[in-house]
Amino acid sequence: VVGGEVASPNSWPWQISLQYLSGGSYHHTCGGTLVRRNWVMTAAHCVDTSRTWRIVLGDHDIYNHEGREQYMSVSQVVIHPNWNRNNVAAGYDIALMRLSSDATLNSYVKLATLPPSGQVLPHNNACYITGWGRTQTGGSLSAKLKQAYLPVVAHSTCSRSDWWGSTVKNTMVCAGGGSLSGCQGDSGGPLNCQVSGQYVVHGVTSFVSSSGCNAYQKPTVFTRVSAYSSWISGVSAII
Ligand SMILES: C[C@H](NC(=O)[C@H](CCCC[NH3+])NC(=O)C(F)(F)F)C(=O)Nc1ccc(C(F)(F)F)cc1
Repeated sequence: VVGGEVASPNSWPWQISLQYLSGGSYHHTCGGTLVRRNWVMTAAHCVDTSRTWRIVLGDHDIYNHEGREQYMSVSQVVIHPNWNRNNVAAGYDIALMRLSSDATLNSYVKLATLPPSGQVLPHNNACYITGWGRTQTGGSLSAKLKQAYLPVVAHSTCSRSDWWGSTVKNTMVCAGGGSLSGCQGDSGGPLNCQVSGQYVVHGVTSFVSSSGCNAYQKPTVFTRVSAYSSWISGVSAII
């Protein structure tokens, strides 16, 4: 997250850290959202390589054990069938990860609220991006969870030729576009939007400009969760 501020600990209790095992220790690579007690939603581009994963719930400082963390292993990775890693612009940058056991829900770990199918938020709707991603283009990860205010940018604006043009699809949400943005390491995490006084996860952090995280008129682009409601329900059905 470029700009914004360190979040109050556990104030986004559905935010998870997706980590992979390398050289005997785990490393943060992406964010994610707890959507069922045993299902986490993330970006397909985070998990389209075969690795040993762990998911950390209730985290704040990813480099220090603070006692509220739950460390979960992953039993299944379900990537959207239409995801093409060579074409992030096509969309479908969404995946679900089944946890080997149920999360314990408490004040530090809660399920996210997802939007109704098809809901598209209006221009300037208040949203926050959260994550442990780089704090500057080419910078390092943030030790502590950050948040930044990224209002929705309507598709009509975001798809202008001097903005993202045809790279952005209607199955995506644009947000920000000024000096605040997501950045590498925020991928897969939530776009938390205020709807009727409640935070609803409307986006999965997907991409930023390759010329810089907070590039001018290149808002952060998210997979639009409400475009994938039936896929999410179908995969994560209680059955
Ligand atoms: C460096 C930058 N990285 C990203 O945007 C990566 C996802 C990359 C997926 C494709 N390998 N995502 C992020 O950094 C995120 F944290 F913002 F989500 C990037 O590659 N951006 C980018 C690449 C291609 C396209 C386009 F679709 F136009 F081909 C748009 C943006």
